[in-house]
Amino acid sequence: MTDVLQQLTATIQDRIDNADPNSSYVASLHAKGLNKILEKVAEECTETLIAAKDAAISGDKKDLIYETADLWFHSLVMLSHMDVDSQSVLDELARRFDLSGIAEKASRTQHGKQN
Ligand SMILES: N=c1c2ncn([C@@H]3O[C@H](COP(=O)(O)OP(=O)(O)OP(=O)(O)O)[C@@H](O)[C@H]3O)c2ncn1[C@@H]1O[C@H](COP(=O)(O)O)[C@@H](O)[C@H]1O
Repeated sequence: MTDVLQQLTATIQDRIDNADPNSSYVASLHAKGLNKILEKVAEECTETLIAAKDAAISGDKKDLIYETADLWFHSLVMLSHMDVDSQSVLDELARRFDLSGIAEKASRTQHGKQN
C-alpha cells in the first residue's frame, strides 16, 4: 500500500518542481498557493463525509472510496507544498502501532495537553 503513496508523492514532487501549470493539475494548485490547496482539502473532506453518510444509508461504498482517494490525494499535495515528505506521516503512524489510542490520550492529559 505504501508503494502507491510513495509513487504518488514522487509524481507530485516532480510536477511541483518541473511541470507547467497549464498542463499539470498539481503544478496549477501549487502555483495558486496554500489557500487554494487548503480550500480543495476542505472541499474533499466535506465530500468524503457526505459520501460516508450516503453509504451508511444506501450500503453502496463506491463514492466513499472515490472521495477518500480525492481527499488523500489533495492532502499529499498539501504536504508537498509545505515541504513535508509523506513518509514522515507514515513514520508517525508506524510509531503509534503499539500505542493504544486511549493510552495515548491519557498520556497527553498527563502532560497537560487537552487537545
Ligand atoms: N490522483 C490524482 C488526482 N485525484 C484527483 N485529481 C484531480 O483533482 C481534481 C478534483 O477536483 P474536483 O473534483 O473538485 O474538480 P473540479 O471542480 O474540476 O476542481 P476545481 O475547478 O474546483 O479546482 C480533478 O481535476 C481531478 O482530476 C487528481 N489529479 C492528479 N492525480 C495524480 O497526480 C498525478 C499528476 O497529475 P498532473 O499534475 O495533472 O499531471 C496524476 O498522474 C495522478 O496520479
